[in-house]
Order: sequence, then structure tokens, then C-alpha cells
Amino acid sequence: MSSSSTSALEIEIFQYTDAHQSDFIENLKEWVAVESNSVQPDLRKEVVRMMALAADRLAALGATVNLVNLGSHQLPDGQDLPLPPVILGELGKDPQNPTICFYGHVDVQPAKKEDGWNTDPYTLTEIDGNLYGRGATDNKGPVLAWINAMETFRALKLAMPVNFRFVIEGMEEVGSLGLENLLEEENQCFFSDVDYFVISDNLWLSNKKPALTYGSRGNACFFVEVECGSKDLHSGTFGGIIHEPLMDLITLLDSLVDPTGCIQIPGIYDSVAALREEERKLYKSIEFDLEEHKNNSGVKKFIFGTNEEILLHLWRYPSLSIHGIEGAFHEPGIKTVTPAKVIGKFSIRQVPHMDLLVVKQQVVEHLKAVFSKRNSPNKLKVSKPLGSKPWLADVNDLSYKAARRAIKTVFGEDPDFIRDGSTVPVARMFQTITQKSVMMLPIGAADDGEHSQNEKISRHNYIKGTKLFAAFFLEISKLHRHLHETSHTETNN
Ligand SMILES: Cn1cncc1C[C@H](NC(=O)CCN)C(=O)O
Ligand SMILES: [Zn+2]
Ligand SMILES: [Zn+2]
Repeated sequence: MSSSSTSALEIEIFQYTDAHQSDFIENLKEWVAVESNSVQPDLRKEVVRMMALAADRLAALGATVNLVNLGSHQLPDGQDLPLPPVILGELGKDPQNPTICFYGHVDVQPAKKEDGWNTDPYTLTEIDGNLYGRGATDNKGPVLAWINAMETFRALKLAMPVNFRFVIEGMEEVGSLGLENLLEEENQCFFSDVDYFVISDNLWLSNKKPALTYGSRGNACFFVEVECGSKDLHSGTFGGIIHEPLMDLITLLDSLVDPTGCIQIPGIYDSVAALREEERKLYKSIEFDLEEHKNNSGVKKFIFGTNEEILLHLWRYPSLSIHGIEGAFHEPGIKTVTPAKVIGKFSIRQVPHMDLLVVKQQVVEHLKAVFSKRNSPNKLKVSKPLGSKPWLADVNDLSYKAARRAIKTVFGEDPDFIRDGSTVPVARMFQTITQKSVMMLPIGAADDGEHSQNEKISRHNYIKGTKLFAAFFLEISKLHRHLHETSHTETNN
């Protein structure tokens, strides 16, 4: 096997990358400046503009770019809103080369300076080696790092070692609306010659140590609605004589998880895959700094005190989170109202081998049972507006081997093999629909603050991420060609 020392070609590529850092950062600055917030309907036009910018950049590399129209979707108020197009791009059709499909998204979470940002979220600002801006790490930085890596090959007039395919979307932050249908439709067409999928839309486990991700949890989102009538009521006139919906709802929400984090829904843990001893050992060997993780979170104490328990509960077990209550008075000050209708929002992270339909049934039955004990005349409704399954990769896939080597070359150390507690629904979709290999190759650090105030990617990670992707192209190309030649010889014998 080849040594892990850096080749002359890699040195040339890395030197180019270093020399063009400011160009690459300028590209990111231009993308971050677009407020492509997919959550807020009035900013949808910015998402569409962002898709066009991304398409232009791919086209400038010589890629064939198709902006696929996904139609429209309905907002909660019944209004129809067009979905942004999805980019399907391709560059290269050399049958000797592996075909890598890269997925990324260029929509972002909402951000306002007043939320507590130290800098304007849409002006990429470098402070102490960190590039601050909404989307810097989630996911504009990694998408551009991949493009920068391709650009480097082009600028140096090097042959592309792989064939590229792209799926770039603009609705990831709201659940990748319409994407699954498109993947199914294109499975026999656009995706037919893809060998490996690569997603770079998650973070390392540590602030410093690179990682390769082989699993992510799914998520089942629930709405639980309690309604007493058509209008809000004065609590002085009706308080004390009615069954208040918010009281019902708070009881319902309170019944979901006990203070030790254990989900109280009967049967919910029944189908969770049993923990194997090798797996437990694997978790022990991961360099995970509990204190660092706590600092990143800003909280004082976690429910669990050991690395193993923390990782198990983030990756391996389901968890239930309560996100909010629609219709509850939440503004500052006093308002002596009794809301007529309130909707509790919570979600349950899914792990193998949980089944979304079974989970929904268990949730509904549990909530009904708790509600019935209150003898409330109010109307209870439970729905599951969104559900995605967990994803687990085979770490023996060639792409993992290639990525591991590339990480060793660029970062000088082996990556931690990690799972992710959050959900990248498209990973499981690619896997289920195409039956091809899917890998998550993060370049952002654990303290990047995805979805949070002061989101950043460090200059170091952005530039090394660019090098990593370039090195990955070379490694996967070598391994894939080698495998191809070997199997070819065997067939001939
Ligand atoms: C919108 N949604 C509802 N259920 C799950 C999600 C996706 C969301 N995904 C991420 O944050 C990606 C992290 N790299 C999450 O895990 O909450
Ligand atoms: Zn993302
Ligand atoms: Zn996100």
C-alpha cells in the first residue's frame, strides 16, 4: 500500500491552496452576504438568488448545471410558495474514474444581529483566525471548500481524478422539501453512474481533532394541539371555571421525559438495537473532551458524567426534546389571557431499529392516556408533520478508507470515527434510494456554533478542508482504479 507521506502532486495542490486563501475567503464572503434564510417566506427570493450564484460557480468550473424546479409548497396559513430549484450538476464522465456525488445546501438558519451576534451575520468577519457569519460552517463553507478543491485542479491544469456530480439544495433547514421525490425520479438517470456519495454538513466531535462520521440519528417531529374553543378568553372572567388548554398541554409535555432524560413513552426503547461490546470499546477509544463539550454548550452540567454515557445518549439512544408552544403568550410583560388553542412541539431522535410508524402510534397512545386522566372536555390532536430515519454507513466502504488517508495527509493524524446526534435526512435517502455508499466528511469544528449566534468556521478548517477534499479526490481515485483493475484481472483469469 502507498505510504502516507505527501506526494509531489499533493504538495503542489496544497501550495496553490495556501497561496489562494484570500480568494477562497472572498468567495465565502460573497456567499455569506446572501441572506438565504429558507425558514422565512419573505426571504425565499434570496434563497433563489443564492441557488443561481451556486449554479454560476459550478458552471464556471465547466460543469453542466441543471436547476430543477420542484414546484411549490403550502405555508401553514394556506398560502402557496414556490420552492427554490435544486441544482443537479455534473462534470466529467471518464469511465476509469470513480463518480462522486457531493451533497450540500446553501440555505441558512435565520440570524439577526440583535440575537446576540458580535458582528453582522451577513458580513463574513475574521477575528483571531475565525470567519464569522451565518452559513460559514452550515453549509456554505464546506460547499465552497469542495468547489475550491475542484478549482485548484483546474487552475493547475491537472486532470480531474474523479467525475463530479452535485446535489445542492436550498430547503435543508426546513426539512429538504421535495428532495426525496427528486432523488427517486433521478435514481435511474442522474444518479445511475454515481459510485460514492459525500456529504459535508456536520461537525467534528472535537474543536481540534478531525473526524469521519458513519451514522446520524433520524428525527420524528410532533405537534400536540389542545383547543377549548374558537377564541382566547379573559382569565378574570373565565379563569377557574374552565379547563385551560395550556394546563392540559403542560401536563402532556411534562409526561414525556423524566429528570434523568429517560423517555416515558411506553415501548419507545423496545426496538433500539442492542449495544455490542465492540461498540462500547470503540466509544472508549474516542478522544472526547467532556469539559470542552460543556464549554461549547455554555451549560454548567450535563445529565451524564462519563464520555461513554454522553456519546451513547447522543448517538445510540433516542432522545426527546421540547421545542416550543405555539399560541402561548411568550412576549415580555403581563397579559392576563387564557389562549384557546396551543400547540406543543417536540421531536424524538431516531436510532436503529426504531420504526417511525410504531413511534407515532406509541406517542399518540401515550398522550391520549395522559390526557384522558384529566377528564378535560378540550379537543386533543396529535400529528407528526416530519419524520426521517436514522442512517448508518459501512466504514469498510472505499470512501472511508480514502478519506482516512486524506485526513492523515492533511491533518497529520487519524480521524475519530464518530456518529452524529443530529439529523441529515438526505444521508439515509441517498442510501435507501440508490443503495450506494454514503459518507459524511465534516470539516467544521465542534465549536462552530451551527444554528447559533456567532456561527463561524476557522480559516484553518476552511483551508485545510479545501486541501482535504483535494487529497480525497486523489485517494479515492487511486483506490477505486486499483479495485477496478484487480476485479478486472480476476474476471479474466
Ligand atoms: C429540520 N429538522 C427536523 N428534524 C431534523 C431536522 C434536521 C436538522 N439538521 C441539522 O441540524 C443538520 C446538522 N448538521 C436537525 O438535526 O435538527
Ligand atoms: Zn446543514
Ligand atoms: Zn443547519
